[in-house]
Amino acid sequence: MAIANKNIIFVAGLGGIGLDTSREIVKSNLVILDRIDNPAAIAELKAINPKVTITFYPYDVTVSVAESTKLLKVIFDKLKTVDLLINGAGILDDYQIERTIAVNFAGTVNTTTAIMAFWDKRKGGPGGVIANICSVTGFNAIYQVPVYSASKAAALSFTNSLAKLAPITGVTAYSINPGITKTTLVHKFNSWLDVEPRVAELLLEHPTQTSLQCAQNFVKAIEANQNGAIWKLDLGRLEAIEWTKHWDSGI
Ligand SMILES: NC(=O)c1ccc[n+]([C@@H]2O[C@H](COP(=O)([O-])OP(=O)(O)OC[C@H]3O[C@@H](n4cnc5c(N)ncnc54)[C@H](O)[C@@H]3O)[C@@H](O)[C@H]2O)c1
Ligand SMILES: CCCCCCO
Repeated sequence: MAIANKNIIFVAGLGGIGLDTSREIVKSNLVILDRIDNPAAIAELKAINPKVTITFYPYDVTVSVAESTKLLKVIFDKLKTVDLLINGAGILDDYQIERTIAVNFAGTVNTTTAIMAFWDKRKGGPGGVIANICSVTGFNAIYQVPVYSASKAAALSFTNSLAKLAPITGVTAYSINPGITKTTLVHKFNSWLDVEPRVAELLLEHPTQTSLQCAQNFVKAIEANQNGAIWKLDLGRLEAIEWTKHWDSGI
């Protein structure tokens, strides 16, 4: 998918990875949905490319599907078509068990479910593309944050299923799985039941990548537009992961 001249909804487009990625894709019209407003960031994006429209709506991914659908109707009424939905919301705090699952997993599922009403080809929709920001911890956990890691594994599994369902729905999907990327999310966070109070410090002793490196590889994944791709964006590199099949439902 060429980045230019598209309509992109970016949930969490103002976060660390989100804003650097928004800066890279602002050749398209962006509708940024985020829990926190950042007028300066929106102004900066508009200044990068005055030819596109940048719109912000406050949005908490933990609202109901009905609420999400209402917001999407406003957006589709205005844009008429949407080419790409990026689901990027995430929190990292294994003290907040329910909220972690609600934001990182249910939030991705519900936002995806809501947009299907506008895209599902079985209802005469045009289809669409979904990029879900999961994580390398969805492959193999940072086991000191088992709730976060499991929420990302769940989001990854959901995304893999979406891709398999594309022939039925007309909606393709792929996952964006960053490695440790220097953003505010990773500076300090709580491990589950305090099993490792120094988890962030220990992790950050190992090589990491910048959010710009992550964003630049995110763009390459969007351009590749490969249904079912499991993209690893780690240490400044982009790699398509081959998922190991251990069982097949047969259907
Ligand atoms: N930084 C890393 O090392 C890393 C690695 C792999 C995956 N990720 C994932 O990348 C995404 C972005 O993380 P980041 O590192 O930029 O952190 P960040 O904290 O800078 O960004 C998180 C984003 O999610 C948004 N968000 C949080 N709760 C929300 C809610 N309830 N509703 C709507 N938006 C909400 C925040 O407003 C922010 O825009 C997250 O999903 C994170 O899990 C990050
Ligand atoms: C430093 C720990 C970062 C964990 C986020 C991986 O998704």
